[in-house]
Amino acid sequence: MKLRGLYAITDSQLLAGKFLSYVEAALEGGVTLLQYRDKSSDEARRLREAQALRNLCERYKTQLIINDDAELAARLNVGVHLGQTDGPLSPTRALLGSKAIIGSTCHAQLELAEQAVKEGASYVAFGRFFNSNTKPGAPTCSLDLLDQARQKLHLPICAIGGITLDNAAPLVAHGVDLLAVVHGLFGAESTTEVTRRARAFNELLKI
Ligand SMILES: Cc1ncc(COP(=O)(O)OP(=O)(O)O)c(N)n1
Ligand SMILES: Cc1nc(C(=O)O)sc1CCOP(=O)(O)O
Ligand SMILES: [Mg+2]
Repeated sequence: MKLRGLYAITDSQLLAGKFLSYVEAALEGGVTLLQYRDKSSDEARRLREAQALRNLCERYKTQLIINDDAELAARLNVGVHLGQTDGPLSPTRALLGSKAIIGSTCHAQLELAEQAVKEGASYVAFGRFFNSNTKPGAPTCSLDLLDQARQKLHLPICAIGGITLDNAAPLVAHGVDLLAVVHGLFGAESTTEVTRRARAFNELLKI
């Protein structure tokens, strides 16, 4: 399966009171990967919401990815995204199996990406590229780094951080396969607008 397209990421605050309707609107417009990102420690709610997302993703034939939590991903038989402090990649690959999608945060460091490839990552994520409402303090990354990564790496490259329909085109021109977006997708005023944005992101990637 080719990992290319819109990578929608949920945000519990932004989606409060409209969680499933907004996610479904995005899926309606086309989502290659959907990440469940919830930084709370409310395990019961996290399990409930992740299960609901898995059901939705099954209906829309979208791949669900759990942020941070390999145990929850294993429980639901879905993929996981790991940051540099979220646990080692190799044991997670062993836990989830060879077919699972596992992503790795590499900030602006090619060496981290090369290490992630060695340890079995399915895609590597670089960022942040622009000012981010969701994570303003994340380290920044340049388009030059993307050029180097595209030359050296032979797996899908994901870009994240402040991506909108107005600024995403250069990322695609510099070799990005997956556009990971929170606010630029779910910050919309209506479900109709979420669907329109999802379609437009995919159009940029021409899938
Ligand atoms: C696709 C994607 N890329 C990067 C991140 C950031 O991961 P991390 O550095 O672990 O930070 P948190 O999201 O856990 O706060 C991501 N989640 N998804
Ligand atoms: C979760 C996350 N990680 C980042 C990184 O650079 O590693 S930026 C980010 C936030 C992405 O949300 P938005 O699209 O609203 O900027
Ligand atoms: Mg993390």
